[in-house]
Amino acid sequence: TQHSQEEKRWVLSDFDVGKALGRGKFGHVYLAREKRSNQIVALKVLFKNQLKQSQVEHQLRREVEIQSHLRHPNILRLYGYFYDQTRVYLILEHAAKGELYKELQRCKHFSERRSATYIASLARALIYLHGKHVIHRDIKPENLLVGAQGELKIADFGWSVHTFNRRRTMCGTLDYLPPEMVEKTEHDYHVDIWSLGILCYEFLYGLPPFEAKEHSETYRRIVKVDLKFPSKPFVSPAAKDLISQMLVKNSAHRLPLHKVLEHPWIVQNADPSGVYRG
Ligand SMILES: COCCOc1ccc2cc1OCC(=O)N(C)CCCNCc1c[nH]c3ncnc(c13)N2
Repeated sequence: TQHSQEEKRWVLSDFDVGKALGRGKFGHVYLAREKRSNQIVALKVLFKNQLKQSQVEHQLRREVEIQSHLRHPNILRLYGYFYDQTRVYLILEHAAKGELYKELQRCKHFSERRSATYIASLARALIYLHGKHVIHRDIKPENLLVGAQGELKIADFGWSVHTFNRRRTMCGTLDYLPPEMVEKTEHDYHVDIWSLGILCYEFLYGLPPFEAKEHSETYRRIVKVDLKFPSKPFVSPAAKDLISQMLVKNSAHRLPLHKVLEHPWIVQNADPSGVYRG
């Protein structure tokens, strides 16, 4: 009988592998074409021994399991996976315009319309994820990709709180950690509203709000919510109001995601199509 797409056993020879799209902590990502359908995909190759060393195999399996059931225009699709003797391969949707953080570095900071359009897309993706009881998206710019039409795609698979992105967070940037995670108290889906506020600030100013030379100083600024708005570049009071309602220490008092979508700054600036056309 004809197996459905999901049950297909993929092998590397099903693909023509092209140029490298980038290299992450656990492996490289390549452009590839599935030979039978000519479909263009991204192929992320992870080395088994590296996964073993970092004790992340079971987490990867769980995250791939979650990710393969998600369908949302702003979440990078996982079509399937396979493995051989030494590597695990993830078959992913290709985001033709690549990594958002490179674009942010190039532009220094985004316009209010571009920022609001991206924040609205992410709020909708997070509402979808929370609806599926999936939280703690590590939604910093490094994990965001841009599709062919300029639409945002969350690429990182750190869906649950015990993902390796948490380890990455512990040894990566602390800027996105909310107070309850810095203080190691319980945390829930409100962490994503905090991270969305950090991201909104970074889109508009080009830097995260609590950045500091020393980790200890960043921690202090986060738990104190030491939020300051520079005078340059000019950012509208409405944008500052939204950020101030998301970066609230008490997680229960952070603006709920559906209220983010109704905020005047989003309503007046976000492109309804969710695509920033420049
Ligand atoms: C456990 O792993 C879970 C899957 O994580 C990823 C899936 C897809 C990714 C990147 C992923 O993790 C981050 C990573 O490997 N880098 C930062 C290096 C490559 C950067 N991407 C470049 C890129 C450009 N056009 C793309 N279209 C689709 N996916 C891409 C890219 N990258």
